[in-house]
Amino acid sequence: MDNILNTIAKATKLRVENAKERLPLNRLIEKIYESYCLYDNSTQEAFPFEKTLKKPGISFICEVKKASPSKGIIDPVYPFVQIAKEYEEAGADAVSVLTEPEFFKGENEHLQDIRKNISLPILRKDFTVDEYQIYEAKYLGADAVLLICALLDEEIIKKYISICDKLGLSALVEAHTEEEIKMAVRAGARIVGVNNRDLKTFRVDVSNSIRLRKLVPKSICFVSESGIQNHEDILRLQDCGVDGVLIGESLMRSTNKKEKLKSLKGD
Ligand SMILES: O=P(O)(O)OC[C@@H](O)[C@@H](O)c1c[nH]c2ccccc12
Repeated sequence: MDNILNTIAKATKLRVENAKERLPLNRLIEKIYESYCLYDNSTQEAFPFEKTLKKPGISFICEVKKASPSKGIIDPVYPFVQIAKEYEEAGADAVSVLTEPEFFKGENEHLQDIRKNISLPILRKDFTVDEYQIYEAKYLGADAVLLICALLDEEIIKKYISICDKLGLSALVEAHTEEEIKMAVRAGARIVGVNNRDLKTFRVDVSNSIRLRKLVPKSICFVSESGIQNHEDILRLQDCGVDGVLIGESLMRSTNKKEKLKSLKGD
């Protein structure tokens, strides 16, 4: 039980309890109603994140991330708004923003600021352990949240997806093993992400998504996450029918993100 994922989950629970004390869920919901006219599921504006993944070809989800538990600080300067704008200009299809403060050095305000400056769909990268975080994501302006199977059980995932549906948010349900994939599918996930990084050991292996792709019906969007370095990786993933890729570090470490995205796409 004593792996990094559980350590982060524990810290997150504490953080959420504090957030609830400052702003209880009922008040957070009121604030969402004040700033949004909540989506009717039939309107076209809802779920832009999954719409982007359904487009033909691979969608590129580019991640804005200052640090990670496996790599430490990746970008000490971290001009997060500028990075997100650069991704948009470079032709990204969606942006992922880390908001976890302790291990990834993110902030909720990073997402809010980025939202004001780009029009691409935004995935809020946090460790969802409480439904409060889903409402928080909506309030911050996100279009999608991350649900990590290793932290949740099937019934909870189902419940969280229904909250997402109500809010017009997409849920990227992250799995790492065959068992977790089956659980995500049973829970009704419309987007399944396979993390090529084992969050318990940090080992990265892109063939993990290739192996698990076959277990997910084609009607469900499939995203390959982590450790994607170059166009060869993309070609391998394209061959097995991946709908989207989530790329962080290799873009974050490039001084010219536009060129890096171009080369990843093979343009
Ligand atoms: O930086 P990378 O190796 O390209 O990975 C990006 C993204 O997949 C990774 O940050 C990630 C995938 N799943 C997560 C869950 C929590 C935090 C982070 C992640």
